[in-house]
Amino acid sequence: MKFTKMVAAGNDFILYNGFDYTVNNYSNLAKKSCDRHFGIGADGIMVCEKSDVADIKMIYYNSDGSRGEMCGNGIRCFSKYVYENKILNKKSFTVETLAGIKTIWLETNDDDIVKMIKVNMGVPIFESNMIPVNINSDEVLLEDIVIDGINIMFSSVLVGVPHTVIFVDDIKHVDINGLGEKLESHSIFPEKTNVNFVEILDRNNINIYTWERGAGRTLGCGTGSCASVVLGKKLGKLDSLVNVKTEGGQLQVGLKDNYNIYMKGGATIICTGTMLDL
Ligand SMILES: N[C@H](CCC[C@H](N)C(=O)O)C(=O)O
Repeated sequence: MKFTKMVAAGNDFILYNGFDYTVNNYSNLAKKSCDRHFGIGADGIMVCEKSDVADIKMIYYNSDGSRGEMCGNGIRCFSKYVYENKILNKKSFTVETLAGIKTIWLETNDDDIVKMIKVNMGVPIFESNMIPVNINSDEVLLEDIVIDGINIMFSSVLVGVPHTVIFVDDIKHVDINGLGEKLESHSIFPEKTNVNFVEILDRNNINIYTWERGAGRTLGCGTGSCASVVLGKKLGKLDSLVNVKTEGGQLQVGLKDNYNIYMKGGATIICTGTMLDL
């Protein structure tokens, strides 16, 4: 199977063209191709397929073989991929995901190379039973949880996929892997959760460190960036337009009325090749 490997804000993905191949088992394809020793290596895979309700459908699977309803860095790579491979021939289109239909706008240079991708990510869901989080309050804002004897204050929101955000003063004092792994699978999160540790630099700039549901430690997360800005704004810590610095890059998140989320950033093609022995 021919593949394209891409990266956006440090999140790396393998893209397959579902118009050329029929994928029988996405989960196995994801596990096998994302393996960093016995595969190509990536945080997740995406397959483009025909949609009945939008211009195209995006299927996303995490590196552990679990399905993700949506992927923010992924959908920017996906949009560049379908445009530059001439699968779609327009610069604004809609993408069907398991988390609803997302609208895309592409900015290209004189050579028709996609330089910037803007995505309307839709509105976040704050209700605890919808995220879902097993907790005795309607929303999950600055709640306490004890992990390994340490008291942690967390907030959660659904931005296509469940996200938990922990605002920290200095990431150097945080055990990202240890806490990330324990929080991801904590019984309070019945569908598990992605975990974002966020340093606020000022009202328009944050640093984010990510532990992803289904992929572990990653160098960035698009939906996580959106979740962090949404919760930062809701808690009065951030303005409506924020530059997000991930460990692998950067992107911009803007909120319009009622937390309607717009995400803007780049995406890069690393290589193309052929995956054998599937
Ligand atoms: N890296 C992705 C999130 C993938 C979703 C996945 N980790 C899940 O919750 O299933 C992003 O940029 O938004």
